[in-house]
Amino acid sequence: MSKESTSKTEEQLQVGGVNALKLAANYGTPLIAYDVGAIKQQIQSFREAFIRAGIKYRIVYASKAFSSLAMYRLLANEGVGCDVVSGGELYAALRGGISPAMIEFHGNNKTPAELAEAISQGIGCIVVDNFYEIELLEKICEAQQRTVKVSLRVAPGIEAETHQYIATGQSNSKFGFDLDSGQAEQALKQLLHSKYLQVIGVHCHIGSQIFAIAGFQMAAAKMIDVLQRWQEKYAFEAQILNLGGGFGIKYITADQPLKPAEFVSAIITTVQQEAQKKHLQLPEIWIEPGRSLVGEAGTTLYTVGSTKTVPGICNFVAVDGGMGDNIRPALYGAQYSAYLAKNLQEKATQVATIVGKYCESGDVLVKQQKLPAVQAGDVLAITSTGAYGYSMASNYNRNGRPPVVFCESGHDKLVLKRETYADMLSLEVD
Ligand SMILES: Cc1ncc(COP(=O)(O)O)c(C=O)c1O
Ligand SMILES: N[C@@H](CCCC[NH3+])C(=O)O
Repeated sequence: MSKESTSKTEEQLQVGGVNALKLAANYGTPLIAYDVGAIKQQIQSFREAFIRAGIKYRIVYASKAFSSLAMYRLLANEGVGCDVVSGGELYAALRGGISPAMIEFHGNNKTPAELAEAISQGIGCIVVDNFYEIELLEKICEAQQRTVKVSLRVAPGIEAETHQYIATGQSNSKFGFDLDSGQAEQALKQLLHSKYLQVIGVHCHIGSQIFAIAGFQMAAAKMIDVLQRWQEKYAFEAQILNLGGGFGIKYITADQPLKPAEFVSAIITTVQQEAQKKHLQLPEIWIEPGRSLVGEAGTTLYTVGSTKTVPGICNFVAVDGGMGDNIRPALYGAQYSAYLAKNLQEKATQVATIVGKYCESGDVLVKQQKLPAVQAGDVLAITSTGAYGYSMASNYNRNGRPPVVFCESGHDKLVLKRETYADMLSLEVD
């Protein structure tokens, strides 16, 4: 359990200083509660690492981890930018008050309409992913008679130690221009000749939920090397080196991730040393954390319903949510920890598998965890659900998506309403 986002000092679970039982009673369950102070603390800790190193930087939050108007407003107030990967995220980010100049647009198949909208809104940077997109951008800019800043997404040929579905740095990734085969260089040449596309830098992102620092350092060293070569060969002076996100967080006790500042400090050291060796003027360093800003800050509260014991085999505890609000266990075999909100000190008396209410046997939130005796009506909390939970939620089985509350200094505020039956029918054509 994250110390920052939930408090264990009290007997009953607190989120951002608000009692979890009170939240469950006021808003119903399932409910996702964020500790806003914990998000701000993570941002600050990234910031301090850069400030200590004395280099120019930008923190760009990866919206896909959790996006809501309240979240974008928080980022805007903190002076943090964001990356978007769809027209929908772009629309929400702008509505949430993020200045267009602070937005980056990612994706391996951005549509012409999405790109046209981004350009007309004066987006800060488009991270160009493939040759088709270069052509599209040229046409759109010509039609709008505007120029746009772009950076070049490179697949640096690095296999990150993570689940294969969320590794993105290897040469056979669907994202970005492969570095080792020379495709990235070919793309750069094209961009340098463009009338409308102003290439401001390069980008790489090797994957997500990564604990090992070595992959980040290898990627950083490779990027510095390529910048130095491209500077010599093409007089290309990158203003920005974007090293992506991917910093792993703690879901279960066995997870021992570095702190954000430790990740960033180690990467910065590599970047500085490599740049010095190669006599390269260090560009501004951008990072794109998603999970590490919001993951541990989020806790999902559920109410226990049925329980089932198969003698000698297993104990099931069923809750009122499941794979609709958290697809990660089913999709990646992701592990989480559950707590009995009314008494964190109560002794475990059983090993239970916490399942959801969806019509799928794979709808398992936590497998085989020690748990106190629970009964119908108890509130169970699953921690570290702040990233890729709500943002990947569905209304499968016509269960509505849960509401989201922001909690800070003992106060709670509803930021996303529960999806109602009527909401779920709102797109139907009768
Ligand atoms: C391009 C890009 N940047 C940033 C992120 C954020 O990653 P994370 O949430 O692991 O920090 C992702 C997601 O993996 C991504 O694809
Ligand atoms: N959705 C993934 C991470 C996002 C990957 C985006 N490139 C997860 O829950 O871990």
